[in-house]
Amino acid sequence: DLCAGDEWDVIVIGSGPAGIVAADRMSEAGKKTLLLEQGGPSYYSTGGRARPAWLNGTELSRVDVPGLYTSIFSNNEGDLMCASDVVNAYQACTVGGNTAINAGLFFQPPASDWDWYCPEGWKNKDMQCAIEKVRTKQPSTDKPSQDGKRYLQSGFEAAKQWLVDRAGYAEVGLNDCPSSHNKTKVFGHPIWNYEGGQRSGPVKTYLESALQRPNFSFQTGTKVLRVRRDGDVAKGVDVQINGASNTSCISIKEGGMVISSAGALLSPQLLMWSGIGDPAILSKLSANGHLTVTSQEWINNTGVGDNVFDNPNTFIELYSQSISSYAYSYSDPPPQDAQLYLNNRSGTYTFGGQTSAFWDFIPQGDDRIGCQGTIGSSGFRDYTDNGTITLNVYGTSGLRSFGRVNLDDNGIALPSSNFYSDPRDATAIATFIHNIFQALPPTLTPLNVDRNSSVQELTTWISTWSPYTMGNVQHWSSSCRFGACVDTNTRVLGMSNLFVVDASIVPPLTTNPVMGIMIAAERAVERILGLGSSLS
Ligand SMILES: Cc1cc2nc3c(=O)[nH]c(=O)nc-3n(C[C@H](O)[C@H](O)[C@H](O)COP(=O)(O)OP(=O)(O)OC[C@H]3O[C@@H](n4cnc5c(N)ncnc54)[C@H](O)[C@@H]3O)c2cc1C
Repeated sequence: DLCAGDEWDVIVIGSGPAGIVAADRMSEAGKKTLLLEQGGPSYYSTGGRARPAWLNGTELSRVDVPGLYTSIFSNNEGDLMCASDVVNAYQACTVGGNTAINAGLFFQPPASDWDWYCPEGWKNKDMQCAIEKVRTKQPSTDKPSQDGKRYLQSGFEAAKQWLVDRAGYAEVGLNDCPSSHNKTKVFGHPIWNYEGGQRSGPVKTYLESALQRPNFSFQTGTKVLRVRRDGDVAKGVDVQINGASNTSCISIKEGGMVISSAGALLSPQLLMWSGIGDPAILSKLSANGHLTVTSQEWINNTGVGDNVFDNPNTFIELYSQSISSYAYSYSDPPPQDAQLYLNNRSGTYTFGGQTSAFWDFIPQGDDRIGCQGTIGSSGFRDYTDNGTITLNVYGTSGLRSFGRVNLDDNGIALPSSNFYSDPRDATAIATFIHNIFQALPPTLTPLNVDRNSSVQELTTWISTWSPYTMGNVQHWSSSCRFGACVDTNTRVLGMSNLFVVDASIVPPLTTNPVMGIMIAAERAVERILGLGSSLS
């Protein structure tokens, strides 16, 4: 029953953005650090070779080319997505986690996200160092094309005329000061964590620096089944390597630690499989034969998996004669666009298709609800004629409808989102849409909803399921919250040396989550290192 092999100071589970940041900083601090990832390669630099033929002969995999973002929804060449026996949601299981397949949108959360929704030690003033570290280490750009031109701007111009000229939004650099601190009525070009016309992100920055260090090791194809523990002390992890049926164990040193960075769905699952969670769920898991620890050894932590959040999404299809739509192709891009990309890292394939983004807050009593709009380059479903673009409207910070990370009979995470279970959420988002519709120019026509709809009609529309409404965007977060599941050092309640550092600990953010998750991971490492030797 003993764990064999190397003894580590820190084992980090999961190479998503949070796990990579945590592992890099832990190794930088001199800790002997092991990063484990269940998936395989993604970017070309990690060994990823899946790609369409037009990339043959280059040092690019499909992951490196930003314009191939939308093709992930129709084509899983390279097995980047998690299999259905891993998680019941659309998530990536590969080096980089979801940052290897996402759109790369990289927006700094406003100061209010920390000040309003985070505990002491995590307020905006406390986050400044962490923010600066991420901004310094992770490049980003609002002008991804290497020829310095902006592409697909007809949709941007139409949106600007609408939102800036008519609705009173300020056109800003969205991560500049002060718009990085306050996302009230701001509009601008999207910002992505791309570099040199290619996808960047933590795999290209933090992971690269970690890999330079002799005290860091990275192992892919290694799935952690459970954290091994003796009471409240984590001792190591049980792993399954490359799908083999036998398991082995990797141990940590006395005084070492385990950090779960498996993401907002899989960190709760992993904790539950380790006998930490709501006793009702653990009983079911045990009855189905998935628990190796007896009920006497369970740790009662009802915050595990509770109050998970995803942004409710609404697609509004908009048409204008002045707009040229653009749909991306995986295997067959227009030849001139492929050439522009291959020869100059320029043109439409240097970005994921978003042409603008904007935010506002809708007041509700003492609180306020963040709302985001992101405009893409083409129509969707029944509305794909030229001239059509899609506006994604998300509800963000301050929303009050949460779900739960449940486990199915196989013990696999099955999240519920419970959109609009608090009716104020739907009212806020409908008000946001109503406000901007008041300023719609006659030249821009919503196709799937009446521009003259009342707030009540919009509320009903967004909260009735259709292919355009009640959508998940897979920005899962908030499933292991401060105070309920972890303490303010991100340590699992009831454990001495087990931490959760990923989207699970982050509250619903005003912005797309990755930049906020990386900032939170930086802050978490500062807090964990601050604990010194008081771990065990
Ligand atoms: C289609 C899509 C588009 C998105 N677009 C954007 C965007 O443009 N901008 C943005 O900010 N956000 C976007 N997101 C969301 C964002 O990518 C995620 O919120 C973020 O990556 C979560 O980070 P994380 O570190 O919590 O974990 P994840 O990125 O989920 O990574 C977790 C990693 O842990 C591994 N893992 C899990 N369990 C185990 C285990 N037991 N053993 C070993 N390894 C394990 C997984 O395989 C995975 O690689 C998008 C998400 C999706 C799905």
